[in-house]
Amino acid sequence: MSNEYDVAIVGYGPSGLVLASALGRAGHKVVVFERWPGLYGLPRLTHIDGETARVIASVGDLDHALRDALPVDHFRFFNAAGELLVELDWRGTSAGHPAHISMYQPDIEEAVDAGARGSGNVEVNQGWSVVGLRPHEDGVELTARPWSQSRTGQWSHADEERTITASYVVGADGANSFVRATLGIERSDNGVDDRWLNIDTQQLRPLPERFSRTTQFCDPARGHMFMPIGRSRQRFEMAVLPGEDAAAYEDPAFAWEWLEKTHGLGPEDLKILRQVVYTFQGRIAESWRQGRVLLAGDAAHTTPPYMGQGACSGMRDGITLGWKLDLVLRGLAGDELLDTYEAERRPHATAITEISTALGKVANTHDPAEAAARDEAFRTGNVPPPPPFPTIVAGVVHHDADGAVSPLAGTLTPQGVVRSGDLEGLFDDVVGRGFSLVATSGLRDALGADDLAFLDKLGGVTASLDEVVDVDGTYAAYFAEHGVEALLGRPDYHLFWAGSLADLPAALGQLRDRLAWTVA
Ligand SMILES: O=C(O)CCc1cccc(O)c1
Repeated sequence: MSNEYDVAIVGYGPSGLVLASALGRAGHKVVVFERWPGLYGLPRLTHIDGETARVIASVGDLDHALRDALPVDHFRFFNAAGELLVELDWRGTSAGHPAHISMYQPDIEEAVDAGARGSGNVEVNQGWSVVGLRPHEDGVELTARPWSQSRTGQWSHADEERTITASYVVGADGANSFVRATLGIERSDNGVDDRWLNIDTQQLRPLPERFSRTTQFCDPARGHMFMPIGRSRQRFEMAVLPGEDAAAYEDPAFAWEWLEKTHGLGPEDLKILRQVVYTFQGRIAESWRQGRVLLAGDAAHTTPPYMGQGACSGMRDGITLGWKLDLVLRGLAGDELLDTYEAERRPHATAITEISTALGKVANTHDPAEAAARDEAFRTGNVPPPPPFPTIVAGVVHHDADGAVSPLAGTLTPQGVVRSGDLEGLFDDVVGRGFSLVATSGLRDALGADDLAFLDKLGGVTASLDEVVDVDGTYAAYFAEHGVEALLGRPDYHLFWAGSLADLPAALGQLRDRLAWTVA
């Protein structure tokens, strides 16, 4: 069967957008079906990390994406008496960008959408809902119908129908994924079921400085929080307690009364953009791939929001699937490479969900006695420190002879400012993107003809620090800190390997094996 498209993506939120742009820019023919008639246009997600900014820069115009963004320093959790319980330190930089960024989601979606459409290879069908999915041995058939709103506000399918075929389908169609349901894939559920009212607002005049700090108030009577949404918008949230009717919380009169009473803010300060009750859940799909169909974003994992990783995890799925599908579609890697997607991404997303769930327990303790015990535990330091942020622990990461993931493999690759010829800027902009091999010096002498041919086919970039100037010393510092001479990064900015130049040929050999490389 010859398929009309290389990849069909169902859903055009953060993960579908990144995947569409990555594949379109790599020259693959992509079709997108998205139920809603346009980009979402409102800020569901408000935070990204430096790694995600680096991902966005690879698939769209980062300046547009972050045109109203703001670095954030801390996320602080206070108890009802105003004592600090938890402080997440969000200072510093990561991957060449501020480590934590408060952003306006529509700016990011516009930037990545323009990147996808600008590739000339992505057909975006908005206002089309997928109603049928039939996997075959060589491809997948998808049927979609226009999805529109009547004058009375009812959404429904038109009778018109369109059926297409694609070599692969990715269901990035949200928590209630049609694709996941059609495949019969169940989700684990860690039992979180907390409802919070989100009030997203536009600032009409500058707000007091405290509102620019992401702050959670863990009052058992009713938790609440505020956080900036970039520079000119502001989110307020409050817990909807078990048994309460959510509808009352979605009434604008309620929001104004609460904003006035709690924060002294009124319609002269703010305009309400969105007021909706959300249910936070920790649910992970039990399988992320069934043959030629894969799941990404909320279709694969939903997490409580307390690490601000909703957009980051979804975009991580998109960029990871992007390079893996690219190699498989180009015939350079075997189809089994796609199995490593779940092997890598599922433990990572699960770890984020577990940490977020633990933070959520601090914010969602409604019983006063439990809250008092919680406060005492924090006061006396009787609380384990939060686990470190996850890395990739399986799949396409270098393993030692004993079968364990090698030191540094699966962590983030650094990004510094470099100069090559007249060009100076972040590594990705100056040297390029894709697999990246960076070495102290003498890189060319360390590589044989086979290695060079492999890197060339892989579409990787190389930088030897005797040729490319390490302007801000990022790479020299990294090599010195870790006692290595070279690093090999993946297109999703996770490290495959770091070590000595002498070990580089063997590391490249292992990369070929782990990619299921098909070229002799
Ligand atoms: O951007 C996100 O993923 C959600 C923002 C967020 C962060 C922390 C708590 C919260 O209720 C929302």
